[in-house]
Amino acid sequence: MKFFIDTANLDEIREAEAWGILAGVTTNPSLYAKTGGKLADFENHMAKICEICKDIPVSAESTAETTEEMVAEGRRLAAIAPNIVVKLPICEASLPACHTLATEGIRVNMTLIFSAPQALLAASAGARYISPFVGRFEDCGEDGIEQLETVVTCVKNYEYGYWEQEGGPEIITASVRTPHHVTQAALMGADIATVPFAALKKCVHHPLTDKGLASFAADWEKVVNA
Ligand SMILES: O=C[C@H](O)COP(=O)(O)O
Repeated sequence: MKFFIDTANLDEIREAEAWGILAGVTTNPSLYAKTGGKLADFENHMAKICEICKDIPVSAESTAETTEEMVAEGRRLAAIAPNIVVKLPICEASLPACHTLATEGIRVNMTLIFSAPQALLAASAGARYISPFVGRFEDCGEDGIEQLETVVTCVKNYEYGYWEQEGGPEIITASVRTPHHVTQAALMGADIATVPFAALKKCVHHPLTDKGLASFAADWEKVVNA
């Protein structure tokens, strides 16, 4: 499974990139708002992310509401850098926008996916990536992992004729909150997990690893002082 980072914070992206594990970046309007960024700086900020992550996909989300505006914004975003992926929320307006952008060779990440039919529609419209949300489903008392597994199974049953030559459409496990979400996504063969930096750090650590490190260091101190 590939790790993406779910953030627009440049320091977090730089640090995760330095770990050598990063296969992509996803952002959304809320994550950009968290950086304190202004509307006029949005495209420049996305360009900075693409500068840090030159060879991996960087999702920049459209906030347009009509198909025409989504296509226009999608083209503008895609022109920022070759690795930009246009993120569109699943809705009636975004399906034709996704289809148009896909036929122009522009990659779309269809987001806010909460059901298998939504995912199948996104794939049929030419989405390169499909992002089912796990955590937000669980916030409503639903089984986010079961929903993710249904999406993975349904989407992988078919070919869609757009991105198969580069392994698409790929499923991005989104709204990830815990290392357990990552394990569950990998167990079912989800292609990608996009993980916020705090949760990514939790994936590195384990209490027994930390305990083991402390005891090795203490024992090595004895060797040094012997
Ligand atoms: O945009 C996609 C994010 O993965 C959503 O994550 P969140 O539910 O933690 O805001």
